[in-house]
Amino acid sequence: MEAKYLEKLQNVEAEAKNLGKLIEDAQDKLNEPVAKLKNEQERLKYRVNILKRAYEDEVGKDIRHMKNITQMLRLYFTIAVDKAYPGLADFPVTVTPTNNPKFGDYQCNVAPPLFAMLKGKNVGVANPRQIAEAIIREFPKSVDVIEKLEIAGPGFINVFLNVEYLIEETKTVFLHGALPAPNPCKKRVIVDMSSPNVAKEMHVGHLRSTIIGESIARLMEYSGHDVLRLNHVGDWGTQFGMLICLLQDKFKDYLKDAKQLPVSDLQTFYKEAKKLFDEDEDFKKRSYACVVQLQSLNPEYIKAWNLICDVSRKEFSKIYARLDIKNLVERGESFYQKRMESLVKELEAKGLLEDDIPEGGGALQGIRKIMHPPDKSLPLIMVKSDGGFTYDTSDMATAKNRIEEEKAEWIIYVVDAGQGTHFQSVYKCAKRAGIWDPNRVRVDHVGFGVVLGEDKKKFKTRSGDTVKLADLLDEGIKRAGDKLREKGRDKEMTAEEFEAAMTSVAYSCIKYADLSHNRNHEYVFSFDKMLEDKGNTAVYLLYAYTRIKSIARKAGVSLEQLVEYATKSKISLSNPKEHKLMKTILKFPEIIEKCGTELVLHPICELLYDIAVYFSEFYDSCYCIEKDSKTGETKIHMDRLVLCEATANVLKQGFEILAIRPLHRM
Ligand SMILES: NC(=[NH2+])NCCC[C@H](N)C(=O)O
Repeated sequence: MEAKYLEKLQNVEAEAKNLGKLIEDAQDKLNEPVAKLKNEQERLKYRVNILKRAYEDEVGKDIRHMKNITQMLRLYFTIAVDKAYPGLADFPVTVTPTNNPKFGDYQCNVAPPLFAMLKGKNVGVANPRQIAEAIIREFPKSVDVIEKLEIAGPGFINVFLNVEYLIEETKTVFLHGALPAPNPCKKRVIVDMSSPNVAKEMHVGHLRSTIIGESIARLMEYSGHDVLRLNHVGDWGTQFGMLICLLQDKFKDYLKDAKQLPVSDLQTFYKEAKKLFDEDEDFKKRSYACVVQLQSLNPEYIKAWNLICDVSRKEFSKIYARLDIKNLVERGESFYQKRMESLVKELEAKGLLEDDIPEGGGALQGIRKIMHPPDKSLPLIMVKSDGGFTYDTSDMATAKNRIEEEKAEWIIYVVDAGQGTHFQSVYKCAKRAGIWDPNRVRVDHVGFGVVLGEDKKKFKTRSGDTVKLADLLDEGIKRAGDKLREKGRDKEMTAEEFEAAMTSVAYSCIKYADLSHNRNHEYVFSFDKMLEDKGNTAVYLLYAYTRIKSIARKAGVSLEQLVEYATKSKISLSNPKEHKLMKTILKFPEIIEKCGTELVLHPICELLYDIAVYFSEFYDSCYCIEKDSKTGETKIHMDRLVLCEATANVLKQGFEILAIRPLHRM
């Protein structure tokens, strides 16, 4: 069944793609009317979507993974609309969760817009309600997820979920964990993340890129994609000229056989070099000469450069280890030197570069080479007047490398929002140069706002310096430790447990505070807020998780016993609080889908928070372990323990995507 759909899907997709090419050729060569072909392509695109959904639905019948309820409903409604009103172009059908239980659990509001479209077309419908009725008539029968459909108001269709279905799915989540559905459209995804600059301190902006980038990468992996994390380190460029120059001045002999740089604090070293560079003409001249040597890959200079990079590399890797960042491949700007040279030649041969005199420069400064995007927006500086390359050049070469050599199908740049126009220019030029075809490679800039201090001003230390990441993490640990001690946790745990709790709390809080805000907004960094144990914070969620995990343990029921029970017995859960909790945990796949399309993470945090809140409502009103006041006997509600464990499984999977490590005790 699955294979059949997949094959059909691939055929139709290939056909649609082919037509796309045909259209382009037709436009180029003959310039004849292409409306007919376009229509046909539209129709095929529509079929692709229907088949994709049908395929996902088929795959959805595999019992082990979680099912996306919105997606299933969307498919059913699409089929119903298609049957009731055949031949419509891909009419968008959306299904949204409802806020008021009176109106069911989900809602499909396709009838009113459909009516507006059909009104003039002589199909004999008097009002949207009639359309809603026709859709319900054609709705696939014997769909186990739904209890009933109801029409409300001017033709809204309300969906009430079937409790038996919810119970079955909850059981699945308990038995197999929150498994993702297989992805028929798996892509090779490159996530450009972290990307600090050598010899400069990694700052909070890089922290955001690291945290958000890691979660985006994990989200993509969970969604079945093949992910390559690339660290586009700023390890090339003119600043190395002055660093090497200073190294030569200070440690000329040492450099010959040095394995390690005799400099531990690169930042101070950088400042010293910068000062000389700005004040000493001779030093400046020699620095430029060093850059030339470095860029022509003179081994002696490459060695010095490597020694400098190593110092930073060590610092960076300590941070990555602390934040649990693995598989991040370092591929800095230097990697592209040769590629920049050949790219510039290629662009020049194609006549895409223009000579330009830098603003206020005059002929003295020489001529640089720029490339204009087709819309004449901000041009890229491809070659500086001294012949060197720029950040723009490296990103053009990077785009080419990722598309042509790495065969990326989706490139995601997790870089501060301020660089948005830069990436737009790069990709407009890449398209102009024939490197990038937007139909084949999806490119996204996942931007993020600046980090503010509690005074709502740019995040700085008291003395006005940029905050060092290592210091920030240290302070997090100290604060988390204080908080746990305040609660007397140090007395209830072994030293190791306490240490684990302290670090997990600190790093989780820092990550969660970042991820739970809409990334596009700036966010205020506040240890006090993030360490609160109430509200939407990591501490609250971590406590919820440990508490849930302790329930079965305290009841003396082992996981094996519970698995055996769930496999053999019919589970019944009839309390509204149980239903609410089940419906919330089963929203996980649709929230994942939303995050994957919009490339945001805060909806996952919101869902986890809802789950924790509804769990505590459930736990307060439904006993899992009950003591009979007369007989003194304890009764264990195994069904509820299954719900508890299913809840924990979803939380755990959510934590995994947020790169948060839950604890067994805290
Ligand atoms: N491909 C890229 N340009 N990635 C982002 C690099 C970020 C840059 N190193 C910075 O600190 O601002």
